[in-house]
Amino acid sequence: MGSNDLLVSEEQSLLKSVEQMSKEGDEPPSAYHVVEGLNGFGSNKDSSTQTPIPIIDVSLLSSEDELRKLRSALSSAGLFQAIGHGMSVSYLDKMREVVKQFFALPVEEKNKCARAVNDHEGYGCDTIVSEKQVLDWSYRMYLQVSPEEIRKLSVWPQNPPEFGEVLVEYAKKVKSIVDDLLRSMARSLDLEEGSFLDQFGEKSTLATRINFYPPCSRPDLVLGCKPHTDGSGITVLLQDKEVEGLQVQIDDKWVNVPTIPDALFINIGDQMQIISNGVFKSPMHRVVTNTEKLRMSLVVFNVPDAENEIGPVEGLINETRPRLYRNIKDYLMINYSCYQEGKIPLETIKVAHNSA
Ligand SMILES: O=C(O)CCC(=O)C(=O)O
Ligand SMILES: [Fe+2]
Repeated sequence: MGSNDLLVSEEQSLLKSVEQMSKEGDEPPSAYHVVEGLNGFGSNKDSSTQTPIPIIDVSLLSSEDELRKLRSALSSAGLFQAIGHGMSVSYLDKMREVVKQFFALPVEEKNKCARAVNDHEGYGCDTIVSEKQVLDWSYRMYLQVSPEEIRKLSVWPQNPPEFGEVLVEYAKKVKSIVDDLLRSMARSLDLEEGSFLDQFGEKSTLATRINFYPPCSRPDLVLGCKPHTDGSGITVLLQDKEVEGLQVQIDDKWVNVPTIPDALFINIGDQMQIISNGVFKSPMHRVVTNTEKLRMSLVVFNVPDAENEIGPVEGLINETRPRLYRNIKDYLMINYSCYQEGKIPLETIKVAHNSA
């Protein structure tokens, strides 16, 4: 804990924490002001609530109708709200509650789980990699949950005492939903059931990110989370029960994602876009801030085993749809270095085709 404290104070001397600024009603410093067209990642277009977000009952995916809906949702917007997933509202409420208990602890207590300056895992704000970076108005907890041997237990909360156990159990349930979904996704494209799941592998990882977005005095200038696509295979998001904030880009417009208390919001990540040869889309999304209410979200990323080579499945490569991406390993590493260099990671692994 001693050395973590040192690292925390090093970063905080550069920056007053978002939590502190929010509490004191500070005007966000310019490092938090969004720049149009950041990293080539879209701009601040008007939000629109006109476009409905597809809702899919995942317990019905053995029916052709629901399967068609799934294929259509994932190959257009790349996302949907999942109901019928088997987790009750009271269970989801319990998850939200446990997570909130940790975040409600005093800063000194949370900082016992602080991430090291050059590490992603643990509690804290954005990792600062460049002076030009625009910072997110959030604080969060990032933990690798599975496989068990990759857990960095030194940054796992001891308080509330059940935190770890509850998070692991939740991640397991999410994985079983994702596995079923990956099978259905393959079937929806007339592929062998295991076509996608096999690329994730037995040792696919589950990482969780718990985001807290405190009230912000300038929602017009500051985002809770900058526009990005996920580097995962599949992302499963449990939203705040009341406070909205997530927006997804559909047909070049930002669309609000409503909160549905018993739904999980599921989106395609870049790696699934690669594996599906671009058939399924990894959507751009962001989180807006508000002046009144704190918002939380609990995200589970399911990521193919970094040792597995992943690439477009053969059945989705043909004359009209040539191979879009080359095979790669450890996409998260590529994603991270592109982020530092301001490049779009998917662009860097595209296969060039001569149109001659
Ligand atoms: O908080 C949210 O709703 C989205 C968070 C997110 O996109 C992420 O953590 O990757
Ligand atoms: Fe995301």
